[in-house]
Amino acid sequence: MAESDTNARALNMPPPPVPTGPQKRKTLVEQAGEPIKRFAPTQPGSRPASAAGQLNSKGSIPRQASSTRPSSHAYHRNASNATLSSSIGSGYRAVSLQSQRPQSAMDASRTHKNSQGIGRPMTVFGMSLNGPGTGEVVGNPKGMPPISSCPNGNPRGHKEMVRQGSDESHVRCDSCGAIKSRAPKSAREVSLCTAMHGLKLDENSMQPAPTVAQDTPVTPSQIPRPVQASACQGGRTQNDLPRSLAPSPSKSPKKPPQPLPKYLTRDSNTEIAGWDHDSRLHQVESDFAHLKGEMSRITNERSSMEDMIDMYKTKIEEIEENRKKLISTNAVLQMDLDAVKTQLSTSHVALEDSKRYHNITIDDLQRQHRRELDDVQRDKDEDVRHELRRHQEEMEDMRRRLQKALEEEKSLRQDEVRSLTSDSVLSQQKLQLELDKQQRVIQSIRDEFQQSQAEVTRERQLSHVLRAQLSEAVSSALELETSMGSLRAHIKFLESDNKTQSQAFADLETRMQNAIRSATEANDKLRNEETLRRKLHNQVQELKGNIRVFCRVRPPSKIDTEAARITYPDNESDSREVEVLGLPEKSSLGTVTTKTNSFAFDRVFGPQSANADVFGEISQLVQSALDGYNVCIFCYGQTGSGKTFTMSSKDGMIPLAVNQIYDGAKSLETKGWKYAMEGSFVEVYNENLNDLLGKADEIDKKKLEIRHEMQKGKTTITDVTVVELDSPNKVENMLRDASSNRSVAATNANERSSRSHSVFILKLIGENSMTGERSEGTLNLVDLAGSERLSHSGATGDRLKETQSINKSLSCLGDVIGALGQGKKGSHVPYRNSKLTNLLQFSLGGNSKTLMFVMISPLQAHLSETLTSLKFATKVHNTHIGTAKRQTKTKD
Ligand SMILES: Nc1ncnc2c1ncn2[C@@H]1O[C@H](COP(=O)(O)OP(=O)(O)OP(=O)(O)O)[C@@H](O)[C@H]1O
Repeated sequence: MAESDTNARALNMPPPPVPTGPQKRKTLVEQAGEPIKRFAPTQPGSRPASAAGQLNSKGSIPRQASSTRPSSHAYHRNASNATLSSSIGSGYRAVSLQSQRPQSAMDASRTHKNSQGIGRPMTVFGMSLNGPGTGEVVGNPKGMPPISSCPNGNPRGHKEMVRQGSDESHVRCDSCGAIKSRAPKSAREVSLCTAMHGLKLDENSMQPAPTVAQDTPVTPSQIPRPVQASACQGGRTQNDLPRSLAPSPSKSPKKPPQPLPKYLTRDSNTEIAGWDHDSRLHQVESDFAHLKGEMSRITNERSSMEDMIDMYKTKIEEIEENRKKLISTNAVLQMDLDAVKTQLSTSHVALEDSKRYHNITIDDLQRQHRRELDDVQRDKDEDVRHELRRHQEEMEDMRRRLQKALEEEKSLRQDEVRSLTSDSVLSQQKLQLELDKQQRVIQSIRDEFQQSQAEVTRERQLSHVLRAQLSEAVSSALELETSMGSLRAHIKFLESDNKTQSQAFADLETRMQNAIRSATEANDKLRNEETLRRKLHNQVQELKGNIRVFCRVRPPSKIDTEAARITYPDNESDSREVEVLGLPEKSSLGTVTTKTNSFAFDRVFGPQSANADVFGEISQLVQSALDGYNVCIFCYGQTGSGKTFTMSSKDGMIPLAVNQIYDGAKSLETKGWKYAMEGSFVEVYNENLNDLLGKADEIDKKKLEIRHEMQKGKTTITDVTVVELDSPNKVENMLRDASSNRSVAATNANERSSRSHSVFILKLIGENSMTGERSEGTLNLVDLAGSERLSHSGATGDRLKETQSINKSLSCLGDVIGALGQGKKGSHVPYRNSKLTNLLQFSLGGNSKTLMFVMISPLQAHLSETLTSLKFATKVHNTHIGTAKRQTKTKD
């Protein structure tokens, strides 16, 4: 402004136009009176709102202060603003005055001073007050007008300070009405501020104050000249006015003229004309006080601004803090978001996995379903195939059987045809021989004929020679011709005999057919006769009784001592009675009598009888077994009575029975029967069942169980060794093995065989392919344990146990036979009371034929046991068991 004014004066140009209206430039005083609102929050993107910056942008006076004062304050503010702008954000650009204007030397010096810690900012007034050598000189250097402190632009500041009160310490500006403290002239040592309190502004007494300090020597140019009221406002040109009184450039020239103040009177003009140092001093002091107040206000403002800055800093820090918090929150949220995203992706993956798993499961289930369907289909196909195969096999089997039957029939027919053919061939051969013989005869006749012809020829030749002999030769020829005729007739006869032979062949064929027919009829008759035979045989056996008792007395051995007196009353080949002389008995009268015990059985065999004789009687029962009946033959008697000899010796019942069965089976083959034979050998020892054909060391360890099939009437033994008896030799081996096992199991072979029951079981299964009949019979050959009574044996310990079990089983056998003898249908038969009767359930009674051998020892020492055995056998013999049923089946 100073430069522009100077330039304006130098060029005699009017001052630059000043914006009017709302853009009116304000003075410092005006600005000091304004409330602190310069630091109102700026709009985003606006320029930094520094006071100086704002003023400069408007081109107002503060440019002078701001331009001449490199204010540290401004610098701080700019710095603060810069910090703020940098903190708040882009677009808020701090503007420094130094960046706007190059630094002058004076600025530099001031800056230097400020940099040296001088707190008070350099001002225009500071320059004046602190001028070199002047000390208290007040005024404008180089005639610069004083800066008005009046906000209304009064060129002399507050025009007149009216004294108020007695102390006159306060003055009031007649233009703006501001009351200022004013120091009294006489008390200069008192601070101007204190003096200002005594001043009083009075509008009426306001006089134009001198603007020159009292102590300052007044130059003519500095003495204000009296001005007219009009000139004060507009009657005087600017050039006429001293610079100090020149109107403020801030004042608009277009401003309407102000009314003249009252003080423009003659008196006041006189006062103005004189330079009032005191008033001037007061004026300066008041300005100084005003400036000081302004300074303090600015300082306060600065401090408040600094507070605000601090507050803003705090706010910025808070914002920074919030920002950091927000950043951290944002980071946390971002992490949460990432976690959520991760969870989401995990969930998505899990969902995808679950979906995939479900799809896989569905696929698996479908696959499994398909597989099961395939399996079912396959099973179905397999079943169908199996059924087809079974049908095919059945058909094949049937076809085979038919083929076999056909082939058998064919072979039979072929045999018959062959025999017939051989017969016919023989007859043919005979005929051929005869024919050859005849042919030889013919040949000889022919030879004779040829010889005769030769002789005829010779005779003819001779006839030529011998005419005489012609007649003889003719007659001879006739004879020869006659014989030739006869020969020809013979040949013709022979030729006709061939036809006879053919006829004979035909007759033979007819006879052969007749023979075949008659053979077939004979076979049929034979089969019928076989069936009839079986029926009759069974009827005979039934008539003989389904339970029969044979008695056999063994011969005494060399070592045997006294023999019992056993007699056979009938003494015939077919003996049935036996008498045993009992022990002597003493009667009450003292007489000793000996009773003869007579016994009658189905057959009695004396000591001379051999096993073969015995078997001759039982072979009919064996035949019954072959015919399909259950047969039980057991030997009963005391130890050493010959039971084992009768049953298991080389010519005993078992081998003989098997041999007979082989022979019978073979003879029955011609009648269409085919048999399979299975043998097993067990023993009942101490009520346990042992396998005599198994391993010797298992004989007392292997547990055999008896199983009954009540519907079929069959008994089977679990885990028992079964030998297929397809040859007679196998029976011998089997008996040898059984005997060997028995001897291993016993401490003494005789003892063991005496203390256990042995049962040979022979199953006979026959099938007749011609009639379709099927028979299943069982032959049980039982060698019972010794029947001696417990009281007589005197056994103890194991022997006692053995004897008890033997007696029990024999007693049970008697009970069973007794129950069967009662013949009550449906009555209980105690088969299960002992192992032996349980095993022989289907071979004792009802559906079976039973034969008991009662074996008798010939010794007197065994007489008591002999009598007991005979009595038991008599009981059995008196038992009548119901009719046996044959187990035959007809093939479907
Ligand atoms: N009919 C007989 N002819 C010749 N000897 C016989 C006859 N019966 C038995 N013996 C002989 O008598 C003896 C005893 O016979 P065996 O062993 O058969 O009696 P057991 O009743 O079976 O005795 P255990 O009950 O102890 O087995 C044997 O030596 C045997 O050879």
